[in-house]
Amino acid sequence: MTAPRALTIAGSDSGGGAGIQADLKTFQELGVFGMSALTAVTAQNTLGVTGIYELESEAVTRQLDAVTEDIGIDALKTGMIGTVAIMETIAEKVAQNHLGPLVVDPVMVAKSGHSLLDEAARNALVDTLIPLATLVTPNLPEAEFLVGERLDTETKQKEAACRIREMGAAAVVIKGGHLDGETATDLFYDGETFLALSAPRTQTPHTHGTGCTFSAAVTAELAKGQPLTDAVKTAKTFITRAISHPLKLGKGHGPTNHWGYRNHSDEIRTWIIPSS
Ligand SMILES: Nc1ncnc2c1ncn2[C@@H]1O[C@H](COP(=O)(O)OP(=O)(O)O)[C@@H](O)[C@H]1O
Ligand SMILES: Cc1ncc(COP(=O)(O)OP(=O)(O)O)c(N)n1
Repeated sequence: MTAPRALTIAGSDSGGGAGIQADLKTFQELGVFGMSALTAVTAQNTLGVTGIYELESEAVTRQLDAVTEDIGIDALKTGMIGTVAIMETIAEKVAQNHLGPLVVDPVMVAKSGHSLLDEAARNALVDTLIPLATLVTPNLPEAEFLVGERLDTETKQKEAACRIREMGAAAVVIKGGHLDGETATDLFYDGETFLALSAPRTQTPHTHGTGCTFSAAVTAELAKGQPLTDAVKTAKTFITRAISHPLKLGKGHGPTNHWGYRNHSDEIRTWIIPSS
């Protein structure tokens, strides 16, 4: 028996809701063998981040070599990458070993408001990892940072999706979790089709790790060989069920429920926005 293999390159969240922990739980739930290359250790819970300890880039190189040389990788994702040195190391290894498909989640700030990478690393994303990405998954503030303007209309979001593709990514999803309204709608663009991934918005404080979980679910489906649009739709269903059946852990912004996908069967509405 064999299994699809997925790698997450990300930071550790001691609270278990985001980062490496969220990614590995998601891989497991979607039937994929999960591997990890740690970039940083965070002391974190549902109330916030109390410490960040970056690893040496050499430690990341060794982890990537260990996994690549022996087990192999069917798909991989990046999450929190705090320093330019680590970002450059990852980009070099991905290019050198032709690793992919690659999902880049350009993690910048935790929902608790703590910055998870320095200013130089934010800027380096555009030169290093985004050009290698099969899919980039910024939330709205991250997309605004990448294009350098407010994205307060659908037209501006579509223009931003085009510009992020022009940075070298094959496709982009601008996630709409930070917007208000009855639905949580994400905008997908692959250079041909705009797809609006829409689901009922759950009124809950327990949304810690939603972005990590979504990008990990896309990665898991890509590891199984699913086409990108199918992978993104499954990921939307996965995260919607994980949010809508909360575990209610901790005193602040609790984690999502990774068992939600297999334990519930809620329908998720998706529709296509015609490209203009
Ligand atoms: N309250 C919510 N109800 C339903 N879906 C949500 C909610 N909050 C976020 N999502 C969805 O979770 C995914 C992650 O989005 P987002 O929270 O914007 O990412 P991040 O964690 O990177 O800030 C997206 O598919 C988004 O639409
Ligand atoms: C270690 C670590 N990595 C990433 C994040 C951010 O995760 P995200 O899914 O964007 O969720 P929120 O933090 O925004 O709830 C993190 N917090 N820690």
